[in-house]
Amino acid sequence: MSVKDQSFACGDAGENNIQVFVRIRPPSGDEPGYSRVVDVADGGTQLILHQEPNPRIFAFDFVADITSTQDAIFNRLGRKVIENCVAGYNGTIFAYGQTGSGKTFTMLGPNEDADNFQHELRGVIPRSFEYLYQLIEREKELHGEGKQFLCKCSFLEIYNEQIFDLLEPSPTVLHLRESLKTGVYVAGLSEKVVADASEAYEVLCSSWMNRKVASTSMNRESSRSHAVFCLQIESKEKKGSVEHIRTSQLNLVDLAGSERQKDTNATGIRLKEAGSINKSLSNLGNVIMALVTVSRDNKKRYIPYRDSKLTFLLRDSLGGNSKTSLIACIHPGHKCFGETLSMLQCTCLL
Ligand SMILES: Nc1ncnc2c1ncn2[C@@H]1O[C@H](COP(=O)(O)OP(=O)(O)OP(=O)(O)O)[C@@H](O)[C@H]1O
Repeated sequence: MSVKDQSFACGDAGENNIQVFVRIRPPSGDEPGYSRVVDVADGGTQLILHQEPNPRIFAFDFVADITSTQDAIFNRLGRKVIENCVAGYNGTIFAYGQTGSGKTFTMLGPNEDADNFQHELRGVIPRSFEYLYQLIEREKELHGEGKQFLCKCSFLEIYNEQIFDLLEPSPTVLHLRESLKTGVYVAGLSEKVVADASEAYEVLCSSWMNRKVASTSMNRESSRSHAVFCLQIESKEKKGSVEHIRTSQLNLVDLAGSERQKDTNATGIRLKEAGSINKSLSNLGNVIMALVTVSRDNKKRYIPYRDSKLTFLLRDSLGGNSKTSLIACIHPGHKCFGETLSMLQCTCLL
């Protein structure tokens, strides 16, 4: 993405390994006095935020307006990441935004029902599964018995900087470990082998329900945690007598809502949640910004992965040959102006 002459430009890591998108959700239709404060310009690469005396203009890799379809969003956000994963490199897709801005709609779809898998409104995650297994089938057809794939998934949430298993839910806090062989991993996290896209989707849906149940029983809002679904893709290819094994990881992340503390009047446990979310989101921003700088300037730089559980967990999936897509979801209405401005400013630091 080229940096243009307006106030802010976002995204891009030179070779497009990090891409930043914005999606404007439609208003809900029952919002009294609704007035729209954002517009898309320049063929979808600029977002205009209307304010007095002058509008502010932000540039992104792509801005999807309210009429954008789920299919179009996946094509922009997901295709390259999935193709890269099948080629043996890691990939991560994040959805970011305030509560109700459309993160879950974008990632999962309008509901977390397993029947949604074939629904035209299904989101980035089911579409990623479909495309991934489609590419795997294509590879298998090309190489016959000579190439085999094994996919395993895990699903966890990070709440107040504590990691919980969502596949086999329990109140036990899990810990991050590091090994020379496998890099960063979560000790004791369960995994399931998933043979095809619909199986992966079924696992996701049942675990998503676990997330809701766990949040109710432990008095925490599910939207106040980061949900990280990981698919590990292992391919074995025989070339003569030598077997080549490649492993890559696809991370699909529904980030916790980014509410500004002063807008929520939060106290007690909710204030602690908000502080923890803000810290980890700002750390994610710092990591991505550092990676963009490294890639652009081709210089070594300290990357603060260890400053939060989320970035340390994803350390081996961000940077290098990995592909990362981040989609910032926003509401178009004037009531969300403050939140939208703060989101755009944060995202534009990336
Ligand atoms: N692009 C869209 N088109 C149609 N409806 C949408 C869209 N985006 C969001 N919605 C609807 O808006 C509501 C809130 O969206 P959603 O639950 O995805 O927000 P969220 O950001 O995930 O919120 P939370 O942080 O609370 O989980 C839902 O009813 C969803 O179906």
